[in-house]
Amino acid sequence: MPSESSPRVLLFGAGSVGAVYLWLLSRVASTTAVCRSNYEVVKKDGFIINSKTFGQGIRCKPEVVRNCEEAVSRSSDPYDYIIICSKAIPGLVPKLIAPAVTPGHTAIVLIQNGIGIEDEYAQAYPSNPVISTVVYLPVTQRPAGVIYHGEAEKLQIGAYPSSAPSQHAQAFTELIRSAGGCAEFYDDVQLKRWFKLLVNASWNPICALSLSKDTDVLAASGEAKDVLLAVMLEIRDIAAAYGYTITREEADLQLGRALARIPKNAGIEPSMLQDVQAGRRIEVEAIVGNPIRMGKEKGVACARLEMLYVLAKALDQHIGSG
Ligand SMILES: NC(=O)C1=CN([C@@H]2O[C@H](COP(=O)(O)OP(=O)(O)OC[C@H]3O[C@@H](n4cnc5c(N)ncnc54)[C@H](OP(=O)(O)O)[C@@H]3O)[C@@H](O)[C@H]2O)C=CC1
Ligand SMILES: CC(C)(CO)C(=O)C(=O)O
Repeated sequence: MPSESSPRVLLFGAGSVGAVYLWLLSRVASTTAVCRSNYEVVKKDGFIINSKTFGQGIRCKPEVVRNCEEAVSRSSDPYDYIIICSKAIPGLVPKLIAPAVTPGHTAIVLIQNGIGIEDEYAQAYPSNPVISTVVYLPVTQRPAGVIYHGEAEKLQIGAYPSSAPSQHAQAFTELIRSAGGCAEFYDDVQLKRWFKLLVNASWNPICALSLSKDTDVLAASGEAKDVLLAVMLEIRDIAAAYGYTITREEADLQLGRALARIPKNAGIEPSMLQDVQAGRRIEVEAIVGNPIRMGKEKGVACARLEMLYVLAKALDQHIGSG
């Protein structure tokens, strides 16, 4: 149970990933959640988490606020951590969290997919630690407040930039472990980001554009498997240009995970597909645009990723204009 001296944690982005970490952290920290569309439901009944990992029907009734201004109005004590679990859409969140970020104190933790997403926080808050994390957590929220979580839960954690002092990232790793979560600390977590991007830059836009689960994409045509692998290898090549080595075998392994699920009919709906289905903007820049721009800077060919970017960007604009 958290005590007076427990860390104070504010969650920004209380969606499916955020709800699971909010519940875990509520065991060891004083937690508050900024909720938007699910505010009324979560304030009244809290979250219900049905998890293949942690158990069914878990109830989590957090302190709920509408925004960061309201969060700080409740106490003059600073937040030790602000955890960002909104979608990684650039340009918005650093300003919105400003009231809750105490200069030189609050650690900003990003639990989000993508590459090149940390810099806007480091620029906006140069005296605050930025903690970058890669998350493996297949999870959905349907309807509001009800979370379904599958079989994996892992956070890979490091300081941003990797040359920054690491004590805050190490302390956050310990905090997640003490809450019962799986957390790994890395001196340079960017390699892990690139490795996860193999999956996200390929599967997320392809499933979102085809409105299909990953296994359905693979089963639909003989060409799909090779195309998916080719997209992953473009990400591998861009990562290599930045000094991060991912082997061909590792790319095969990532693709193999989806192939192995075909006979079990256990397809995954990546978060970008869920976003399109719910009419939400998609993380096209964090997941596809940023790696392409980084690839171009180093002269790496990425024609398949460019095609996905053009299509996913147009889809995102279409959703945004609706
Ligand atoms: N879902 C998954 O299986 C996985 C997701 N990820 C990554 O984790 C991150 C979080 O994803 P996920 O949990 O699925 O996302 P969700 O869309 O489920 O949750 C995002 C939450 O952020 C809230 N939010 C966004 N903008 C604001 C704002 N201005 N003020 C207040 N709240 C806001 C949304 O509120 P509202 O409902 O009002 O829009 C929503 O509750 C993403 O980077 C994703 O790629 C990584 C691994 C797996
Ligand atoms: C890999 C996957 C599908 C689940 O962890 C994911 O990262 C996402 O849905 O964006």
